[in-house]
Amino acid sequence: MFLRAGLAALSPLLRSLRPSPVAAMSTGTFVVSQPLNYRGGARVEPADASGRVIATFTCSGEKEVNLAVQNAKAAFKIWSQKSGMERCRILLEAARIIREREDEIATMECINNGKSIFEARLDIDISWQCLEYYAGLAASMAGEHIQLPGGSFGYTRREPLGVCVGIGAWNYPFQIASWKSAPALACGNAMVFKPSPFTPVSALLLAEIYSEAGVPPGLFNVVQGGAATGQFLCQHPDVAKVSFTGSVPTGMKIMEMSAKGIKPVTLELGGKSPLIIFSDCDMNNAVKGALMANFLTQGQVCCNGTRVFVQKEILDKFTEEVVKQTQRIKIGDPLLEDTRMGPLINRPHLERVLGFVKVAKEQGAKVLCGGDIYVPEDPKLKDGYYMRPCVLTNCRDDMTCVKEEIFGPVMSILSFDTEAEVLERANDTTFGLAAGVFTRDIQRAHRVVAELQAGTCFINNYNVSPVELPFGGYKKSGFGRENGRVTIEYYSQLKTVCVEMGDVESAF
Ligand SMILES: NC(=O)C1=CN([C@@H]2O[C@H](COP(=O)(O)OP(=O)(O)OC[C@H]3O[C@@H](n4cnc5c(N)ncnc54)[C@H](O)[C@@H]3O)[C@@H](O)[C@H]2O)C=CC1
Ligand SMILES: NCCCC(=O)O
Repeated sequence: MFLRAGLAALSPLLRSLRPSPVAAMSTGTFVVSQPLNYRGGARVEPADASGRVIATFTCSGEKEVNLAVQNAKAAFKIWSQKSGMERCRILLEAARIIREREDEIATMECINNGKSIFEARLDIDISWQCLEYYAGLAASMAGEHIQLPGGSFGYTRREPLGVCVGIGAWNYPFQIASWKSAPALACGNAMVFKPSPFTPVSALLLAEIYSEAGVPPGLFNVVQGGAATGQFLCQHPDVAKVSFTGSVPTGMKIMEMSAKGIKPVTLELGGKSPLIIFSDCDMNNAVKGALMANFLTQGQVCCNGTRVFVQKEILDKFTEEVVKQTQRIKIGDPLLEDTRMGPLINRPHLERVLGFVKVAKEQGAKVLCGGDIYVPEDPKLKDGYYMRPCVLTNCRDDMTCVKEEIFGPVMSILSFDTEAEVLERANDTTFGLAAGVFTRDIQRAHRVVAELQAGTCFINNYNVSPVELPFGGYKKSGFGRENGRVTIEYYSQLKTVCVEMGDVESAF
């Protein structure tokens, strides 16, 4: 059934997966015959159900969530006592295994999500790099020593939080699980992770890899399910922190639930980011940057620069080149090496994205290319959720396609005259995840990014994700950060110890 090139070499784990609906998106399939929850260091069937069965797995109910948290608590006791160096070695081993099994994991991710195998490999690279990076930081988590009068002193200890919950979106399933678990585990926490029900399988591989690398059973658990399962996790009294990636409305609910338990949250939410192309840019790079900013993972990327502001003098030339290169993007079976755009995540989402294109046209935008359904030649893919990447011009700031997050391969081109004007328009949004600027004028580049209201800014590139750099949003795009040294602060707490070396001077 799944004897495509590349799939024959899969591990027994991957071969053990039963066909799931995602098979419609690529020519690959997997067979799910083993449970998709991971608790206490092993695959398990959920102890109960939340009442809704999606495809071939059961959504975990309250009992299952309780068991996962219980397992995580037990593992936390062991893991939090380990030294940073001990945690470092285990995380490095996990990173090594991911690297060794990159092709197998990428293939699974490609079938899981529909992104091209080319991109899936990049995701897996970023994932093992994330584990390596936090392995390196695990041993240097430290506090401060503060001298006080009379020989007394104080010191701070950076301590783990306990059981952390990770809730993921479907666009970067393995990478999101890695970005959340690597810093959490490096700091000495345990984690219960819930993947999106649309992409349930690859987080399991991460769980098994952590076990193989030597984490205590129960340190990283996976519970499958949708909103109900996520709510049980957020409301659980023994959960110390929630890190969420997903939409703004769900982020608001997560924050409300966490507020009731006074739990810190990290929210990585949506965006409608501006990409500003000045007339003095390197045109080649700016065009490549615009494609990177819009068409990775079929445009389903939170930080995409979908509002492309182009300075008037170069508008025609830039647009012509962008359209030419967009039309060359190879769409089709994501498992093929030369494919660069696979299907969208599911039919309702495809219809939603096409709906945005329709409204854009009604509101006066001009479709320069794409924006319609694509039917691949391979008959096995004729029911896939493919569309042609779309470039829109004649856009105005008040159009729906320019204001709302589409989360699909739709680029809106807008023109501008001056720096002051474009800055005002770029910041005129409730989102603030990312922004980009292309210019050869280095002073202008820094001046502009200093004014942009966005958590992640790119100068002369877009959508690169070095794990050393913090990633996260301003405004309604969320708060807290993933990656970079600072994320240690979001997965740990500071204890202050005050040491008296003299006698107590009592007020009484
Ligand atoms: N900033 C970022 O890093 C990213 C943001 N996104 C945003 O997410 C959206 C698409 O992702 P979706 O998976 O559709 O988002 P979503 O918000 O519907 O779901 C995300 C996760 O939350 C869970 N969930 C849903 N309702 C919940 C509830 N009431 N309590 C607890 N958990 C709940 C889902 O099962 C899933 O695992 C995009 O529109 C984009 O705005 C997506 C990826 C990355
Ligand atoms: N590689 C960037 C991932 C951003 C996102 O989660 O959408």
